[in-house]
Amino acid sequence: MSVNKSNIFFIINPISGGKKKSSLPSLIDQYLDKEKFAPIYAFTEYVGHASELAEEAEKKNYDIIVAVGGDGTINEVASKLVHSDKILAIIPFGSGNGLARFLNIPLTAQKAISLINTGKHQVIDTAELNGKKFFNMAGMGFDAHLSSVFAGNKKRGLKSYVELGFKEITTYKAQPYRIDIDGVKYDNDAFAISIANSSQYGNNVYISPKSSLIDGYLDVCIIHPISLVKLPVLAFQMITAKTHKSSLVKIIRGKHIKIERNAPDAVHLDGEPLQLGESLEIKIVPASLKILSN
Ligand SMILES: Nc1ncnc2c1ncn2[C@@H]1O[C@H](COP(=O)(O)OP(=O)(O)OP(=O)(O)O)[C@@H](O)[C@H]1O
Repeated sequence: MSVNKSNIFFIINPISGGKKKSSLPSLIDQYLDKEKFAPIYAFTEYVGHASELAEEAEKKNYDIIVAVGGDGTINEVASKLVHSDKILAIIPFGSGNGLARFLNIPLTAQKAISLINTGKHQVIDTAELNGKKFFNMAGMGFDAHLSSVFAGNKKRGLKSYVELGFKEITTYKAQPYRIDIDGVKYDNDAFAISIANSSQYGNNVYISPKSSLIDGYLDVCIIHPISLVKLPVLAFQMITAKTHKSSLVKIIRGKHIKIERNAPDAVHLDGEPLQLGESLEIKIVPASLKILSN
């Protein structure tokens, strides 16, 4: 490793977003400022590998660790960098790229690499659900169900995600939840509950338009049970970033959230599905991750 230059480690998910990345090291070679940076690359080979690579890299002499992929890859890498002095950078290559879009990181690899050259970064809040970290969005109900079904789907990418969404939405039933947000109780049937750190799921689909990564709060977005005919209205409100004014969604800000469900079920953390029990506990971890942003 170089002593004069910043050491930078690229962790590349070769399957995220359904896009090939074999030429990425040569693109990085071309656009990264080699006067400032000494790059090293690794391609992930399985689920969880990005997390292992990041854990090793965190202990070494790297200044910046780059997640190349979508929100799932970022989650694996960032989980090992919370409260670290290392800076996380992102080259967005996911299906949705929620966190990268929120941070205004360019979606073209060449421009995202050029942003790394500037070294501009900030310290953002992170969050935990039953002790597992998330950075952009966690959720339960329909969005967790969809992530769970999508994970078993052979095809990646936005098109297959949307196709699957249309198929699943016709049969999904709202669930009852008992919710406690900073000591205030709410009993609600919900189609889905999203816990927002940033404002969007990805693809500029906004569930919580007013969310901030630096306010020390999460936004609990309760999507009320909804009829199929009202779904286009909700979809329009999400695309136009108006859900905070919607009668179809209730958004409550909080730091410590407890949710009880009737049975174990799926949740998602940054779009990656996971089966958990009835009781969920979610906390904000303020100002805990250094991240490169625009
Ligand atoms: N070599 C690999 N083979 C199979 N899966 C992998 C490999 N490397 C990483 N993964 C897994 O790929 C999954 C998807 O990654 P990621 O979320 O970054 O992309 P995406 O789902 O296309 O994008 P987004 O989350 O933005 O919608 C992650 O769960 C990650 O652990």
